[in-house]
Amino acid sequence: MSDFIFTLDSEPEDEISVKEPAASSSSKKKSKESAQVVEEESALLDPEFNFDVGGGLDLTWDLGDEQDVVKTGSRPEPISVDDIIARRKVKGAALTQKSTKRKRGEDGDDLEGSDASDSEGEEESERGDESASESGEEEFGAQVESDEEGDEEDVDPLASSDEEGEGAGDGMDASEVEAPDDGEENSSSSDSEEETQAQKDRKAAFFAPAPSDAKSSNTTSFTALNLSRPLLRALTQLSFHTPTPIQSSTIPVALAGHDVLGSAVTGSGKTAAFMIPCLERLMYRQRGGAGEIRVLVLVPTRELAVQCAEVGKALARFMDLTFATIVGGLSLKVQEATLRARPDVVIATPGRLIDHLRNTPSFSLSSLDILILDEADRMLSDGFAAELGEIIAACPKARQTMLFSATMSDDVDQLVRLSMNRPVRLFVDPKKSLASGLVQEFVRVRKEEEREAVLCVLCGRTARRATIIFFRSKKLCHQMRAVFGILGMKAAELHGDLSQEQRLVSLRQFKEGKVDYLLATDVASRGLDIKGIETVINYDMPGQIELYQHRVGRTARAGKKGRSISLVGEPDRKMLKAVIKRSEADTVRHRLVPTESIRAMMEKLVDVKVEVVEVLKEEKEEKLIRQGEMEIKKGENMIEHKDEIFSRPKRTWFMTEKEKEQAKTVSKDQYDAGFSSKAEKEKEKAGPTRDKFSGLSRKVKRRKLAMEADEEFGDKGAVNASIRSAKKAALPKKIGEPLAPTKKDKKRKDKKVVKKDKTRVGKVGFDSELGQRRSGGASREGVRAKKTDSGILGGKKGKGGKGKAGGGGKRKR
Ligand SMILES: Nc1ncnc2c1ncn2[C@@H]1O[C@H](COP(=O)(O)OP(=O)(O)OP(=O)(O)O)[C@@H](O)[C@H]1O
Repeated sequence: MSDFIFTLDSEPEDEISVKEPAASSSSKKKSKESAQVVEEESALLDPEFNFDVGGGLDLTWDLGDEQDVVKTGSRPEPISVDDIIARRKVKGAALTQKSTKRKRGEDGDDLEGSDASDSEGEEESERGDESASESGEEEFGAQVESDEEGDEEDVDPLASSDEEGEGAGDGMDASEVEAPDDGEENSSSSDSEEETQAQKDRKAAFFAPAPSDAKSSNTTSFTALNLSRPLLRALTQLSFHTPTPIQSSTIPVALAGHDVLGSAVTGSGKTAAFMIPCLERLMYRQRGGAGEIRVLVLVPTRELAVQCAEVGKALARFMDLTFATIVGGLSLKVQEATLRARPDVVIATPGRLIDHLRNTPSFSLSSLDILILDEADRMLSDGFAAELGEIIAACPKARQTMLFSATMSDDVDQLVRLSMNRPVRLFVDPKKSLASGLVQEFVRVRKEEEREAVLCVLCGRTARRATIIFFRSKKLCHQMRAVFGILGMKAAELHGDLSQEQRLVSLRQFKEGKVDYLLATDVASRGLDIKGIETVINYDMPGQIELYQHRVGRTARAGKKGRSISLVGEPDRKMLKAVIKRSEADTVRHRLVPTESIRAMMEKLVDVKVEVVEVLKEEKEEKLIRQGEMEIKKGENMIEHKDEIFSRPKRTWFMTEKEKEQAKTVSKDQYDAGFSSKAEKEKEKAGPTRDKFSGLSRKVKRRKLAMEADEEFGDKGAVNASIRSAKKAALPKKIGEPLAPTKKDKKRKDKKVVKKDKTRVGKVGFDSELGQRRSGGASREGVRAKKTDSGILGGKKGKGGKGKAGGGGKRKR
């Protein structure tokens, strides 16, 4: 792994060790250089913007009024893994207690004594049991402690190497870290230069140049952006004093009604950048009469929709605007009622929005003024293509469209289907792909079987709180959640197998610090803005660099510091290289995890895994029971409310369950393809899918089939074989000439010949020339031609022959 970075980490393990990345003169120079190469229209945007770090919006992740309407009917009551673990511990404790008693009884203690000793013993054993029952927690706690202590002691070899590392560190930093050297910079810039002139022209025709006011990044206050008082008040309350570069560039352009394609690093305030101009424009909407839906914000995940709505509501707190969050997993009925009241702003995920477009009478998007796609590159991806197409078709053509993402591409092909009207491209420092406050650490995983242990050691020693851990699959995420539970680490999970209520509860628990870890799949990788996240751990490297940017972008937001730790195994090399290429050298570290700690943890995990299997088994059984109960309840409801249920108008679905399942498989495959695809590997292992007869001639194939049949039927096969050979013998012998054709056949043949010749007439000159050139006179073509020619030239039969004879003759010449 020679391409690994050997920047040794010398930060203490037991405190959050994210220090401000040293703003070395080289990095400053680099960022200045990169500022010079930004696109012309965004050249004046200030990439070095400093946030008012104290400010910001504290999201509650509260469903508010919607909480009681969370759909619970379609899924059984959630089961908590923690409850199962706790229950098993109690059970285990009781069993230990019983066996102790039995043992004592067997030992034949006298009653009194035994009583006394029992009670004592009970207390003791209780204590013992307690410690046994909490052994997971305590042990792990102790392990952490000892790890820490060990750390301090162990530090010696490590620290010395760290020290050495540090000693050499600065020098090493420069020499060993694969910093994007000039060559690479050039190559990456030449990548963009590789754009053909035609592509450049296309872009020039598609995008409008940014108006001059969009370029002024030196807007130091929102007041200078001509916003109305209620908005300014809200901004002040949120402690948003200075607009971020993406905000100061977007707001004037969006207020002027232009379409916008915006991009800036994660955590740079893009939500407010599109929300502020929308709200400002809504201030001047026509009042009175029934309201209209004016703004639609489309986002890829439900959590993001809830978050976006919270930002919108916070900014509009002094305005009389109404919002609706339309996402799956929440009550359809309540959403229908909300939509009937025609809210000003709808924030939705595509699937549920389409459901309402189809099934909620009186809901339409015909009055829409502004359409926004947040995380637009994701929304434009194949997974959402069909849904997006249907939504765009339902929106009026004369609308304003705005697209935002930290990983936005300006690929015109992707954008044309949105029928945007000469959008303005506002990219803040496109060369910078990660937040400046982010330190990226990489841990080498030497053997795959160590991965879990490495994670647990890291969480015990280094990342002890406010940590998001990303996994590539829901199953793995859930399994590790159980491991964390057994080890006594407080964790919540967030992935698609949970109900919407569970997902939001997990987020709230994490945000409120009730749990230290949020174990998540990529459903949490985009857009989520949770204050105070200190560490993001990539249990496995994501398949695409964009996904990496979004994942690690959950920390170091709004000018704050943060750290990412990625576990890198052999297959992740390529991704690691790509990440390093895009990073500034002084933000990259190689973290060492002591081998002894990993080994100890691996031993511990052997027992833990046995317990995990039991816990998951119990969970599954409980799930089945609850599912059964729910089905019974459903059946009862059907009987009781049959008339009402069948009188409801039939809903139409954008996708049937089967289609949904298919789409899910497609996106899963696409997602997996990003990783070193498991499916591909399996396919490779399986080898090419060849029929056992493929490549054989028909004759051989028939013979093989016959032999197989013979084998199968034994003697009967031999009889069949003789029948077959008898039949074959009875066939008329081939004499090289076709049998004398019937009258009908002749007519048909003549017609065919005429037809064939007709098609050739036009090509005659060319064909003959080609034929002559190829054959030099007496050609193969001549041989073939003889048959037809005899029909045509010889004028054996058919009137048409005469007419065509000239053509044929011509060809022969
Ligand atoms: N002008 C501002 N001043 C101070 N803080 C701000 C300002 N604008 C936004 N913020 C804060 O910055 C944080 C990040 O904002 P936001 O979630 O909009 O980022 P983003 O660019 O959309 O990130 P992502 O690409 O991850 O979706 C939020 O906590 C928000 O409250």
